[in-house]
Amino acid sequence: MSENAEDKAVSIPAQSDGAEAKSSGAATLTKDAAPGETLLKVTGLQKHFPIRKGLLQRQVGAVRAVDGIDFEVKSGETLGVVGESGCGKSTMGRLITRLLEPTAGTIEFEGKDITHLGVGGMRPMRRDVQMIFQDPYSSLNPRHTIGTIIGAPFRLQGVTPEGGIKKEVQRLLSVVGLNPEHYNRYPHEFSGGQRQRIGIARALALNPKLVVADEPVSALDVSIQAQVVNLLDDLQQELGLTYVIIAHDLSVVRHVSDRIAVMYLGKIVELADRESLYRAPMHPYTKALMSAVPIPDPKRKSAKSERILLKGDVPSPIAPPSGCRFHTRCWKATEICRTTEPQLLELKPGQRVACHHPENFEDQAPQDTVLLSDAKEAAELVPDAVLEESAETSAAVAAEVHADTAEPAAEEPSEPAAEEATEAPSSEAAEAGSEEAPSSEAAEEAPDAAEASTEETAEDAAPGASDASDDAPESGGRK
Ligand SMILES: Nc1ncnc2c1ncn2[C@@H]1O[C@H](COP(=O)(O)OP(=O)(O)OP(=O)(O)O)[C@@H](O)[C@H]1O
Repeated sequence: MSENAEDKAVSIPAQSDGAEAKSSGAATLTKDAAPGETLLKVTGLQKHFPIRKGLLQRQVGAVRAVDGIDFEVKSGETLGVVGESGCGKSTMGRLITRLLEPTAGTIEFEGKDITHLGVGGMRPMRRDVQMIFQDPYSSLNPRHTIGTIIGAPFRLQGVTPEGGIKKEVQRLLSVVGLNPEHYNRYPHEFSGGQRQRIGIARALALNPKLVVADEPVSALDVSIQAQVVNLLDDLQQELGLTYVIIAHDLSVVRHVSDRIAVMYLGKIVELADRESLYRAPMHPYTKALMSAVPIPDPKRKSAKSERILLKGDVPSPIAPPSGCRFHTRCWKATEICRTTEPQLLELKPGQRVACHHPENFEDQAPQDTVLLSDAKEAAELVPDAVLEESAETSAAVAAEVHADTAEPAAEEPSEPAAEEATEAPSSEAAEAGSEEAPSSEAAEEAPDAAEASTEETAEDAAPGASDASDDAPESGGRK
């Protein structure tokens, strides 16, 4: 994490608050976690989305998006969560922010069980837990000014900041590096990076303790990614925030995370502090993810055997493979992997892994030596050309993330509209649109969650991907 936060005049004053008084009878959090204490504890967390068919809408199966995960987040730390698309990262993020109702398991925030709190019970807690969404194009309502968007949390919570909402919104704009005079402008007048700053300002409005950022920079150009990551980093240091940052690969989270959880098909397969994970990844899947985004390190560059490209897609979470879920794509898989699910065990201090045949550690099932027939076909070496391209991106982010020379956002280079438009894949826009309006199944199953989502975010969310695609900035440059 960068150390240049001291220069920045970032501070959020205590709020004068009417919300807690109003919500008598609702859960009120009184205990503040000191740095290093457990802020969030998740145990056996599951989310199974029902699959219904026929006129009677009978349940015929379930998408096991999150299928029994345990982890803790300590106050003041950044937990990175990585894994390929579809492995349940976003669902996990929405569960811990209680935008979705869990199927099983518990979520404790500051020692309080919040697993099944309803909308009323969650209201005071919503101040403490905020989410930053992936797509800055569709997560802001194009019909609202940014003043309205960033001020919405105050109105929803009935909070009146000192000096009024407008003054506080303008202060938040300058905190995230935007011009406070742009209070009355609309989202389409801003570039992607600027819009993500608006999303961050909205998330910070109520002075949260935990911020869950779901792929906060993946829709942005690489150079802008580093600026937004730096901003999150500086804000964390100034405001003592705790982050859960979700990403599909390690290129961004590895620079900002204290610990990293690697997810595969609804499970955490490895959870370790950053240093241990990079020095000696233990799960073959972690190793594959790391080699997909090579570290610009000459020692590793020459090690061809480290360059692993997994074949095939993540299997369906409707019917995940037996035993170890990764066994169908693992080059080390043996019979025990097919039949017996490995538990997430702390094999080294601070490093938990769920694998029978871990890397960089003694074999947990040494008697089982015969590879499954698919194992030899499971992965291949990555051609050097692909690696080089990937290393360039990775190096560019690395160079900027740690550069103390991070320019103030007002100097952020222009982002041409055309470039911006191509950076936001339509599927992401569609997802972000549906984010605020979960599928009818999900909404049916978790009315509280759907309502909560609506309450907090839909007001300022674009109705869908089509709106987002209309949002090409009129002028890509900063206003
Ligand atoms: N509302 C829903 N109804 C049914 N299935 C869902 C719903 N939301 C997510 N899923 C499914 O759950 C699985 C996990 O999805 P999730 O979005 O959490 O994964 P992810 O790792 O965040 O992937 P991505 O990076 O693509 O968002 C996927 O198979 C997805 O199709």
